[in-house]
Amino acid sequence: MSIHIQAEKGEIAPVVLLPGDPLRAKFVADTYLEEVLCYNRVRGMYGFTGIHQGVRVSVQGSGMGMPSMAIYVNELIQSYDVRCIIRIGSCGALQEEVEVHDLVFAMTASTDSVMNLERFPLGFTYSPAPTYTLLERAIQAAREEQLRYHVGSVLSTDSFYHDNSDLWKQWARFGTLAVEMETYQLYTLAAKFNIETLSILTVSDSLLTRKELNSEERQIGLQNMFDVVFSIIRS
Ligand SMILES: Nc1nc(Cl)c2ncn([C@@H]3O[C@H](CO)[C@@H](O)[C@H]3O)c2n1
Repeated sequence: MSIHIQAEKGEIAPVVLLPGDPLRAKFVADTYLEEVLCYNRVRGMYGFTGIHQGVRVSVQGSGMGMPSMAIYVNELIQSYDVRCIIRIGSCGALQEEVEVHDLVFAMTASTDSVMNLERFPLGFTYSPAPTYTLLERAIQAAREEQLRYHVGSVLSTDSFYHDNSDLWKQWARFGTLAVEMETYQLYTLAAKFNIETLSILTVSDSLLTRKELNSEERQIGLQNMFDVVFSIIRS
């Protein structure tokens, strides 16, 4: 047991898929896993372990934002010996060529969060990166399935609502593909504990066109992301 996860040691697989939404974790478990064990219900942040085509994998909600996600990532790694965490999330497009329904594989992340200031003093900007082999396998899967995907940097922000609604334009000017709220800290913690990681994101909205997926479209639109992540799991 850890403070926020009620699982017994051994109930969580070495590979964990991490959506922000715990109901998406339930959807993934119901749809892709067999012999499913629900190992966590604390605070409604469901966690499940099951078998996908012979491979044991877990899927766990992280909540929205880096503080919440960091609680679960720290406990998954330190209390349950998790060795690979793949974020399966959503993001908002910041570039014209990044369209709703597309996939984004985060090659790095920028942030406006102060969480890393206790690790790296002001002026020391840490640039986190995913595990190259996972990124390579995600790109290969997307190419094989002829999916629209983009590889580049994302912005992990602490705020969904900003007073300055044009703030994102500066990040876009420097090539940031999309905005979300977890990747920067996930990659930092994966590097700290030397585990594998990757963020695979579905574009759910665009800050340029203001187009956004409704909740039903989000569910359907996530299929491509699930296809890619389970292709990685099987490989
Ligand atoms: N700031 C922000 N902005 C936009 Cl346009 C987003 N589109 C999806 N997300 C993700 O979805 C949740 C917010 O709806 C967060 O977990 C975040 O990672 C977004 N987060």
